[in-house]
Amino acid sequence: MRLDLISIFPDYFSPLQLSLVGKAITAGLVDLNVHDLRQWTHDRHHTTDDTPYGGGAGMVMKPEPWGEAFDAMEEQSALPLTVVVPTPAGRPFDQALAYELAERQRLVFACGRYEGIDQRVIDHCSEKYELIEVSLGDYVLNGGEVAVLAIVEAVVRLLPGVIGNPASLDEESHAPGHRLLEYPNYTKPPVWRDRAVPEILLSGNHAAIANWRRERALERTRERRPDLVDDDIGNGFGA
Ligand SMILES: Nc1cc(-c2ccc3ccn(Cc4ccccn4)c3c2)[nH]n1
Repeated sequence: MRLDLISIFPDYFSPLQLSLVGKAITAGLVDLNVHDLRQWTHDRHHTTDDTPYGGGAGMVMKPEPWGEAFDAMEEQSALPLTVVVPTPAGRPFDQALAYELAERQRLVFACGRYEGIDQRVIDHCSEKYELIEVSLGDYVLNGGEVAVLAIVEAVVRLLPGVIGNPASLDEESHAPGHRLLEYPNYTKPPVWRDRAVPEILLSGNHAAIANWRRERALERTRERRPDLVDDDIGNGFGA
């Protein structure tokens, strides 16, 4: 998968060279390209924003640099591209969307700042490419970069060859058809600050352990995310 990240703060994406995503890049599973939007400005101050038509607070990102940036995206690779635009007004990002994006050959992330990107850029790109506006959640960030870090991590970990044991993806919270939250996890030592690991986990009885974990997951989901538990089914499994 090719990733193109366009931003006026390209250094935001340095952390993607670390850990799992960094390993995926090194392994050639991901081709990561970070671009500074200012390379497509032509004035002395590399201006990317201007005042909003109709008045109002804040500034809006000018369309011209973005237009030239997307022209360059097309020139750099013939891969069909999907444009992902983080915005508070977008489709809520969830595991289902992460799986959808993981199917694409190339994702181009357009990171806005200020009050957002001139709407004509979204309209223009929507006519030429698949474009998805995505919200990370019901809160407001100062720009799209933090959202892109989260989306890239969630998507890349789903790519074949990235996670050592792909079967573990099937048991995670929010995996397709698996809507229970994670059960609690424990490791050595068996007692820590007078807190012992639940005896069942040391029993070696795998059926009993699986049942205990399912009960803890259901209990936790009912407490924290009742919206994920189908009362008629009761177990949060199944479509
Ligand atoms: N889930 C999300 C996504 C964002 C987000 C994404 C991109 C941009 C580009 C600019 N801003 C600031 C801003 C503030 C106020 C209204 C509009 N935009 C962004 C915020 N915030 N929360």
